[in-house]
Amino acid sequence: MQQKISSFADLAEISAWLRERSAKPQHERLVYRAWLRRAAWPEPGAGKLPRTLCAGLPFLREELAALAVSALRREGGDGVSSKMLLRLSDGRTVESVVLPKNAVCVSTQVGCAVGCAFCMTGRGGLTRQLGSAEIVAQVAAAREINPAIRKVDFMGMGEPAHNLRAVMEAVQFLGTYGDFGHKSLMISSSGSRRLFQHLMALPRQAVKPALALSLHSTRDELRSALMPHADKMTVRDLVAAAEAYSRMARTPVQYEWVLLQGVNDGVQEADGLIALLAGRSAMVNVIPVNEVSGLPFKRPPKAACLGFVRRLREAGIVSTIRQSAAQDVLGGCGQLRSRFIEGAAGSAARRALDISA
Ligand SMILES: C[S@@+](CC[C@H](N)C(=O)[O-])C[C@H]1O[C@@H](n2cnc3c(N)ncnc32)[C@H](O)[C@@H]1O
Ligand code: SF4
Repeated sequence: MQQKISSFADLAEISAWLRERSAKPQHERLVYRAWLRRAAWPEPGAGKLPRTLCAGLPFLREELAALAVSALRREGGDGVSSKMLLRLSDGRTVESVVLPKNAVCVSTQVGCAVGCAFCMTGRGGLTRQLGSAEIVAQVAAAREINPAIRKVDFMGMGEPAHNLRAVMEAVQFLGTYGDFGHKSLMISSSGSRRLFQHLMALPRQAVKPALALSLHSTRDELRSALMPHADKMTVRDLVAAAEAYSRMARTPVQYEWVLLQGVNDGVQEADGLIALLAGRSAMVNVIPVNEVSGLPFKRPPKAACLGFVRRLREAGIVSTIRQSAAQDVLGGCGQLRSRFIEGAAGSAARRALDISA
């Protein structure tokens, strides 16, 4: 059962609180835009706001700020990216990464149930879902660091398809109040029938996020071994469903391929991908694995990574090598958190930061 953690973990609870204080849609808009740093917070006693709402605003502001507090921040060596460990109101922690090009990568769950064999986040299973307001709060926190943020990748800890309601609420909210266009909100997923059904049923006027599909192999058996609790759709069905959505949303699908030495970095795998994607509107992001201590996966040498991408490109498939952003500041997804939860300095750090898990 989902743990109840704060009166404002979900956006609907904020909206209810505002309406109880006679807020009209234009007042809600003012508050939400202020939260997302797109407008100034109304001054106490501001003439245009209902008096009860005005009186409650300092409390609301404090509550929203407490949803995701930056407990730790590490700058990347590129001088632009920085990784944040955010403490939620129940003491649990998630990571967000402020990326170059005015983007932020946010988490959707504490932990993850998919259990990918190479992923730090998947190691401990799912701890709990994030509420929609906790997801949006990560964007607000990132805009404290870079007010120019214009793109949100739902690509941090967690599987968006397993927290679909909250993720889609956050997408619609950010599209409505945060000055984010359709294509600048991207969900990264291991894929599931429910996710595709939901995306395909989005009404015409709804914000339609771009989709990144984590593929990692074109062979069903290998993919299930790497992603043991992902939805059991076949690779062909996944790609067909992603393409159908891509046509509807008019954005190409981005396929994610974590490159693992001796596992999925060979010519056979590259050719499988070429055969699968030829003629489609797609791009492939090849991500040399971020090695996780205790896991057997190795990053292929640079020449092998370049060779894999070159082969795709020569076959006409748009492809890039992506390094996990802010990798130099304590690794990829889940690794900053794990250092502080599990590491030798963990208990001291936990005490200092008042972090429970
Ligand atoms: C952390 S996941 C979150 C979104 C979603 N659960 C998914 O898998 O697409 C985002 C991306 O990070 C990749 N990733 C996970 N562990 C990694 C690692 N150790 N090194 C490089 N990329 C990794 C995933 O494969 C995925 O493409
Ligand atoms: S890669 Fe994504 S789906 Fe797999 S365990 Fe990590 S967060 Fe979950």
